[in-house]
Amino acid sequence: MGKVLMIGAGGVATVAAFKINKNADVFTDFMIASRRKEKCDEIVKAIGNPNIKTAQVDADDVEQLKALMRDYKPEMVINLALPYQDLTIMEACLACGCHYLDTANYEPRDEAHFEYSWQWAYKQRFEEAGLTAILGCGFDPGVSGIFTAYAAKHHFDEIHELDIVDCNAGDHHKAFATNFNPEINIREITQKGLYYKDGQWIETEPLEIHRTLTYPNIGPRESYLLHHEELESLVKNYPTIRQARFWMTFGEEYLTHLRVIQNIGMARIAPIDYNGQKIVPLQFLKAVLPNPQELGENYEGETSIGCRIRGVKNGKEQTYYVYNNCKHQEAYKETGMQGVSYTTGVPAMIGAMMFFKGLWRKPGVWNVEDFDPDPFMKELNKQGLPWHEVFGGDLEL
Ligand SMILES: NC(=O)c1ccc[n+]([C@@H]2O[C@H](COP(=O)([O-])OP(=O)(O)OC[C@H]3O[C@@H](n4cnc5c(N)ncnc54)[C@H](O)[C@@H]3O)[C@@H](O)[C@H]2O)c1
Ligand SMILES: N[C@@H](CCCCN[C@@H](CCC(=O)O)C(=O)O)C(=O)O
Repeated sequence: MGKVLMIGAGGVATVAAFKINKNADVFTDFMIASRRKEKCDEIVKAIGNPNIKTAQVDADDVEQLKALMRDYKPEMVINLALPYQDLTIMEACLACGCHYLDTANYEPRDEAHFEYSWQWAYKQRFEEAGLTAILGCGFDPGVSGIFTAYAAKHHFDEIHELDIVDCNAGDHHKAFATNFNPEINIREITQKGLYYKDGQWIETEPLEIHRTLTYPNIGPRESYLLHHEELESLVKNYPTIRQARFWMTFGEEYLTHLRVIQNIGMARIAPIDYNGQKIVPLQFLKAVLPNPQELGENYEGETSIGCRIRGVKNGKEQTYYVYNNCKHQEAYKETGMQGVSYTTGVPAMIGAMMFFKGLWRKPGVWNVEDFDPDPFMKELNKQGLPWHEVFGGDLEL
């Protein structure tokens, strides 16, 4: 039924590969391609299915991507490489008639800045080609948008306030490590904060606003307001929203390391000259930090990500909290990866499954909330990310 090419062979891609392999009734043919073929072969070995094909590709190079797509002829390309490659992969998909899905919006390498405009600009070309592009189908962005769409469809006539809350209460027993690509992660959390209020975007200093929020099965954790890309599409798609914010938990130890990294210039993304060689300090830092793919074995604890929503239903004020908790050890036992990779890779697979089942298929470039959330929500329960709801509770925000 479905021939899929996945690009990238990191932590998120490894989880998606395990899940694609488990859903072989939907994904009949599967190839993994990345910058290093050996990494793809390692995933195939870990899964133990020699029918999965592998290939080498530099996804910064449109011509190489086109050659691979013309040769393998996938129906859909799942982009689990880095946000830098979104546009080259979309270009190649258009040239080769392939549908497209990713989990993070495009970022230029030389500017730590993310917004959807670059990818939304492809809408007309995908429409004219009769191709579907699904943007931001990880957990956040991804499930956070689907939770919001589900709330809007079933529990609210109008959503007024949306708070996306992302807690990782796990302990990997390292002094400092990021849970996904360190370069992308540190660029994200060291940016200025941004939130939406009464039609305006309000900028804050990085991590300036914080609150103690209580997470189910975890307890209170300090949570910091960050800019996160799904806010941009959600306020556009749900115009009744008056306030939209994103919160992420950080421990004291983590923040101390982050402060030192920034103060000594290691978070810089502009190249410096070192002994006649150009190096980017943040890329060098990535090379010495623990590999997020190797954190799983000793990881304890769990993540909790959800949406806290305030609005009205049938003329009455309503609060609603929908969330998933994911245990790092359970993710590790199933896929060899920790919970942050798991919570991203599983939704990427489900998004592709929605496409191949014909449930999320329409020409153009779409965010996940543009599709029916119901079949996706059902699959979350079946594929390892069960969700829970609280009606009428104290949202703390
Ligand atoms: N939406 C979410 O909830 C969410 C959460 C975490 C991560 N993410 C996104 O998931 C993606 C993957 O994250 P990860 O932790 O697996 O990262 P990773 O660094 O472990 O893996 C990235 C993979 O892409 C490959 N790659 C990089 N540049 C390439 C190129 N030019 N050509 C071919 N392959 C290339 C790398 O070799 C690696 O295999 C990132 O885009 C990240 O932003 C999304
Ligand atoms: N889903 C998140 C994943 C990052 C989790 C961030 N929390 C930090 C906190 C670490 C700590 O306080 O020790 C983390 O890296 O897990 C995303 O979209 O970016």
